[in-house]
Amino acid sequence: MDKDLSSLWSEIMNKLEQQSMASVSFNTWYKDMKLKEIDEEEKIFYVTVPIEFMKTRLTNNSSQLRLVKKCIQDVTKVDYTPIILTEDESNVSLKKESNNFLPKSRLNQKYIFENFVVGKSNEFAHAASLAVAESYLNPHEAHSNPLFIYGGVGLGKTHLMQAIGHFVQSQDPSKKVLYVTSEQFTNELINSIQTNKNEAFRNKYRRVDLLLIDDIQFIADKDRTQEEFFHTFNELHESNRQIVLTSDKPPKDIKALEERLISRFAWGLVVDIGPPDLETRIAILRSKAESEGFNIPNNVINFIAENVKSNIRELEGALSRVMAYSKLTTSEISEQTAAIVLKDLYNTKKEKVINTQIIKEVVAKSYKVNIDDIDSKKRTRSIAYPRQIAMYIARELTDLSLPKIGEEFGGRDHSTVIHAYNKVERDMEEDTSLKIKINNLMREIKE
Ligand SMILES: Nc1ncnc2c1ncn2[C@@H]1O[C@H](COP(=O)(O)OP(=O)(O)OP(=O)(O)O)[C@@H](O)[C@H]1O
Repeated sequence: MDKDLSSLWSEIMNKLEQQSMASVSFNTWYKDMKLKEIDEEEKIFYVTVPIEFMKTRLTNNSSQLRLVKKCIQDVTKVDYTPIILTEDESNVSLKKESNNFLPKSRLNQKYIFENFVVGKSNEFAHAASLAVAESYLNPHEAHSNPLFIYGGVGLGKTHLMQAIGHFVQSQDPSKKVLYVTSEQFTNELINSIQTNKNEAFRNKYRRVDLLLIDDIQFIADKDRTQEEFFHTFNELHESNRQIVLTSDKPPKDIKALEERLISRFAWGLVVDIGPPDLETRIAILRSKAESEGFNIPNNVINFIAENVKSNIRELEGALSRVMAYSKLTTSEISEQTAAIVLKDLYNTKKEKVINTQIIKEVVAKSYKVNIDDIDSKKRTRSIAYPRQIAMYIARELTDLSLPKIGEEFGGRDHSTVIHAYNKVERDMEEDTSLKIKINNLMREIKE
């Protein structure tokens, strides 16, 4: 890569790092991306990743791909489309082959009901989606319209929404199914206005049988898009065609969304998806590992599921990293290797339970006093001060209430604990060496 391209790419990567939701997601998904080539004619950024899993994840994840596109756009001020390839694929002539890499359908082939693991957090959303898909195909059955699925990042909203699309399409291929993100909807609308093709835009959206719009919350604040969507919605709804929407929050909580849209979104069925519990996380990991043809020991699956709790995308990311590591290093997958791979990304160390006994031991040893003296009634400074420090640390490092701390330090009153805490805090502000000493004690207690 010439120097200009390489500095351009580092600028884009810096942006990505700043804008990723968490350093975890940057390290997992974006860090290893490299710019291969820019096609100025087609306005394409060819980006490579080391392994197939990463390509599949990035290509199929609309919000991740959107973020890459946005960062490219922020830096270059040009509306390039990123295309993700594995390094092997990128070694063939890109221009000639490029069409093969463009997505043929807007539905991700993996987002089907069969691949969706049902647990407590998503069973209602799953049942509602399946019911909508089935009842929509049956002209005699009433179907909830629209179906509105909401929930936090990476919990399976897009997957369920597209599963409805696949189901309908596979049962009745004559049905026109359209999946778009609300951003694509907005961009197409803007383009159609600029090029005087508003009629074509309307025809496209108002002719579909099943309209799936992802992340509808992004149309809030955009008056023209809301207006256009309102008419599209009405037309489809009146002619009994199905609409499915997803969002990160329920309709009434989407700020700057017009009241008439809020009320329409709630006409049908509003369902939420929550974070998966441990059993569901384990089941999802098993199913993903199986589908990738990996045999992963149960203790490793449990280890990942216990440490990655935030969402399913992160869970998949963690699993992909572990699988990639074992593939690249041809090493066995064990709990130890999983811990090494995930160490920097997740706080995989088990939290130590801190109690007042440990605190007293460490403080007494450091101040060379007898541990029993800490609880005693003795008031000489050489004993009273370490006691106050121990109470300060107890308040900092445990969840115990003030009365409970008093009780554990020789049955003292809670006001004595507050006094000790305030005094030590003040002293630490004035005396840096004391502050360092107490911080070191706390570190020792936590280890
Ligand atoms: N219950 C599940 N079973 C199997 N895979 C799941 C499940 N839920 C989510 N996933 C997977 O987790 C990943 C993230 O899901 P998805 O993209 O649908 O989340 P989302 O809620 O739409 O996130 P965002 O709000 O960021 O768009 C996908 O790869 C999806 O296949």
